[in-house]
Amino acid sequence: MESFYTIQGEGHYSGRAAYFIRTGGCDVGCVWCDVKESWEAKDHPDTSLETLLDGVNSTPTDFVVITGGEPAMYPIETLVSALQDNYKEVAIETSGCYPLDAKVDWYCFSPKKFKKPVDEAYIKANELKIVIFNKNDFSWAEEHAAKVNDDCLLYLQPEWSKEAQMLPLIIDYVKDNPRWRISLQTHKYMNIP
Ligand SMILES: C[S@@+](CC[C@H](N)C(=O)[O-])C[C@H]1O[C@@H](n2cnc3c(N)ncnc32)[C@H](O)[C@@H]1O
Ligand SMILES: Nc1nc2[nH]cc(C(=O)O)c2c(=O)[nH]1
Ligand code: SF4
Ligand SMILES: [Mg+2]
Repeated sequence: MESFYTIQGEGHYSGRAAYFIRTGGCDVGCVWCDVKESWEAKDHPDTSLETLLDGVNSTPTDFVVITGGEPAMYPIETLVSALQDNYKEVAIETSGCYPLDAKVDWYCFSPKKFKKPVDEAYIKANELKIVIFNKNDFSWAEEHAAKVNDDCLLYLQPEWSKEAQMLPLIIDYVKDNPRWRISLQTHKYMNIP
């Protein structure tokens, strides 16, 4: 769908310069999705591997984030291997609803109520990032945290339109449950992509 050079805004690598590759197509249907224009794959023409590699290699970063849409809907092994052959560390942002065919360096798993994740997402997750839309989402977050590996990092991220209401609850929750950390969508504060 698009590729751009920016700063990773969310989660563990927040603040790190990153080249983003966003795939078109997603069938998860999150009501609050902040990139709904990605949903229809056919709205987004293909981009060649060569064009993507040229884009990445025109920047000085060693870090690429593959997101979407839902990037795990597609075979991305060729892309991921090519990036790694070019000495890039590759992270994925995924709902975990599809098995992933590639070996990424960082798997950020953000499960959704709208579609059940596959079991392998819990095994692969380096980072579990739960979007908090209402107060029931804390217990829902714990259900997922119980299923990931012990070394998986746990993040609570306020849904953007509910941030004013949810952030105070998230702050209290993290103070009471310090295994969790806060993730904010910092790129939205910085007005960058
Ligand atoms: C747009 S999604 C694309 C990748 C993948 N489909 C997924 O959901 O993980 C990228 C990240 O943005 C988060 N996100 C999407 N809309 C959001 C919103 N309105 N507020 C906060 N986070 C949001 C998702 O949970 C996910 O962690
Ligand atoms: N700067 C920036 N950081 C991000 N982290 C995750 C994003 C995503 O849409 O997957 C995202 C994004 O869209 N922009
Ligand atoms: S899974 Fe990701 S891209 Fe798909 S609707 Fe949900 S937030 Fe949007
Ligand atoms: Mg985004």
